[in-house]
Amino acid sequence: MSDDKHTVQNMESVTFEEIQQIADHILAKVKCRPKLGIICGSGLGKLADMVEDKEVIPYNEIPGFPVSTVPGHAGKLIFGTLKDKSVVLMQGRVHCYEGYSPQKTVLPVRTMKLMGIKILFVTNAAGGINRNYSVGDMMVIKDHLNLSGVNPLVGVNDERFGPRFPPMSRAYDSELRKLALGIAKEMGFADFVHEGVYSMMIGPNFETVTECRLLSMAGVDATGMSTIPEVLVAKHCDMKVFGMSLITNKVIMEYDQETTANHEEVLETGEKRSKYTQQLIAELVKKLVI
Ligand SMILES: O=P(O)(O)O[C@@H]1C[C@H](O)[C@@H](CO)O1
Ligand code: HPA
Repeated sequence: MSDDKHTVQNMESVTFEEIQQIADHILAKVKCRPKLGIICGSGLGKLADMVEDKEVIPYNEIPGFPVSTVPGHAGKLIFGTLKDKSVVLMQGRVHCYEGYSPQKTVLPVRTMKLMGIKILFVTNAAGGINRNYSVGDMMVIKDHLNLSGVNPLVGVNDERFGPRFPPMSRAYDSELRKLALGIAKEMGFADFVHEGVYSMMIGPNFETVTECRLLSMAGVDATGMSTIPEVLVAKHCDMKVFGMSLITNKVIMEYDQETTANHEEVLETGEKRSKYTQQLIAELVKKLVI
């Protein structure tokens, strides 16, 4: 009886062996052997322009790899050198709201782990809940609130990835956060780089006014529709994590407000402000000890 339940619950899960196969397939195609992985959120994929000696694999050429379906997510795996460090960059991610199971959504992160990645940078576009944040600001993530209703760690646990009950109280590495905030100061970005709490709802709709007010009361500074599943599995398999949000819009906090959140504004802000995110990430990579 309980076996049947497990089968149903894990129908869309992906085994360690399947992920190993995907990792081996990718490594057979590239020369680069990075220890740092970077996931680029909505409109943040231009970081790829700074990568040298690129080796590019589109997601749809990797058997079993989930393919991005959302504008602003190119869907390419980019290996190369950033500030003299070997990196693999995901130019675009997939989200649970696209219809992928939580386990499939995080397959790229587990694939990175089996390719030898030790440190993961996650970036995203997010709506500003904190009223002191302006559109175009950046936020170093210090913690998260998972309101998505999904967790890729649900199901049979494979100890080869990590333990059944991983702690999540220090998910976002404190040294990397300090380093990033110090770099922001040095670069003259201090006025628009904050440190705060990110939350995720599953989407794809933008939040209601009441939801945003609740997030504000809960101490959330910025909200989005991604990142948390990736961080959960990255920590589960013992990666160091650094997270950064670009505040692409202010969330709607007033019931009678006529303007609404929209993906076009998210991409437009990405277009205008992602250069600062790129510069900060590049400087952080430069100073990173791997
Ligand atoms: O992939 P991220 O989290 O950067 O994308 C955000 C959340 C939605 O996918 C989209 C909404 O505009 O941007
Ligand atoms: N809400 C959720 N996700 C987002 C937002 C938002 O306001 N902006 C960018 N991604």
